[in-house]
Amino acid sequence: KVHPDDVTKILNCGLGHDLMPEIDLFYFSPRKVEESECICYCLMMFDDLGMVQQWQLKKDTLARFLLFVKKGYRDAPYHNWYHAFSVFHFSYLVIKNLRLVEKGYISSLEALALMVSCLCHDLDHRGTTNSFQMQSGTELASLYSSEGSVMERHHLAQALCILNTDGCNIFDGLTSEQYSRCLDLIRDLILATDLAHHIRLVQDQEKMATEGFDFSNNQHKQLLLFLLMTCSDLSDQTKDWKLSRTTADLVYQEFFSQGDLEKAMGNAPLEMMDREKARIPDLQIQFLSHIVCPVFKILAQLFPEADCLLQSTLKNRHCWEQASAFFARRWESGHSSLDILR
Ligand SMILES: COc1ccc(Cl)c(-c2nnc3c(C)nc4ccc(C(=O)NCC(C)C)cc4n23)c1
Ligand SMILES: [Mg+2]
Ligand SMILES: [Zn+2]
Repeated sequence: KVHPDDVTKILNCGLGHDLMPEIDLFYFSPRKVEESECICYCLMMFDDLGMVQQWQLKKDTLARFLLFVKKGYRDAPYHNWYHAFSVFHFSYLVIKNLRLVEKGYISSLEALALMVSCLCHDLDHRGTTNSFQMQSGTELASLYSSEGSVMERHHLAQALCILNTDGCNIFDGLTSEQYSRCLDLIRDLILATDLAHHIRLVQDQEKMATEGFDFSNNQHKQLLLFLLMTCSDLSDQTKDWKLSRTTADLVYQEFFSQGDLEKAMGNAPLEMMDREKARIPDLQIQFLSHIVCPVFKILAQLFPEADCLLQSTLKNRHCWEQASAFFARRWESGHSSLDILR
């Protein structure tokens, strides 16, 4: 599936190529990077954080691994390679800008596992939810439904499969102890991207932020790693309004397609999946209020330099409130299309 000359092409762009200016700033949108250059940027971000050197990552192995990961994503409207690349880029941003390793919040092995987990966290996503897998009895549900987090277990399985592919084991420079620690981390971090898992933990994360991070408390260190995964997964909401709105559009394309499927199967979809009933601005105000802003509030409490991220999510919520008020007026007068947001 990946040809040797694909690998050499990547290596020619190599690490010497300097990063796009501003790629290490919070407001940079990774979706601006040309698709053909993404993998090269992944290589450079690993190198920029000193990981290639520290973990003896072989460039051709890393290039081959990245090509397999990129090919491992389907072209779903939202859950595609660009989502994975964006989530990866955000993990690079927080590691670099919050100086997480230098300040001792996470180890350099945890930083490596975090970035690799972000890249792999939605591998082979079909644009449908865990509950859709269970309700329609997909093959993934039959494989994983007994343990829950059906999609996340599949993403993890896909990641391990790539790591076990010839010439793709980027961790072969690690000691066996580091290797097993790294795989345990990747397992926990990918499973932590199930929002249901996050919702179970968020109160503990809030408590950790108000009490203050305890560097000797391993539970705090684990809660922080999970928080960083969720922040990365939601990072489009920390960018400008245009990107945040476009992302919502793509997410609802997936949700509404699932809703259409559920109707065709005779199951009533959730309102947020039903293109006849969903009111996107109101749904986004709820999603930002209940999930996104609280997560970046916790991050900003732990890292004051991350306050700009919280402010962006609050600004995007405000934009949805404006949109909602506008639509309320239009709905009253009988219009109902989103095209004003174009
Ligand atoms: C962090 O993990 C995930 C997993 C899957 C998705 Cl799609 C997202 C995600 N990424 N961007 C969005 C946007 C813009 N809107 C969303 C609206 C609702 C939901 C949702 O899952 N609601 C039900 C739940 C709260 C019980 C997710 C949304 N979302 C994040
Ligand atoms: Mg996911
Ligand atoms: Zn994701």
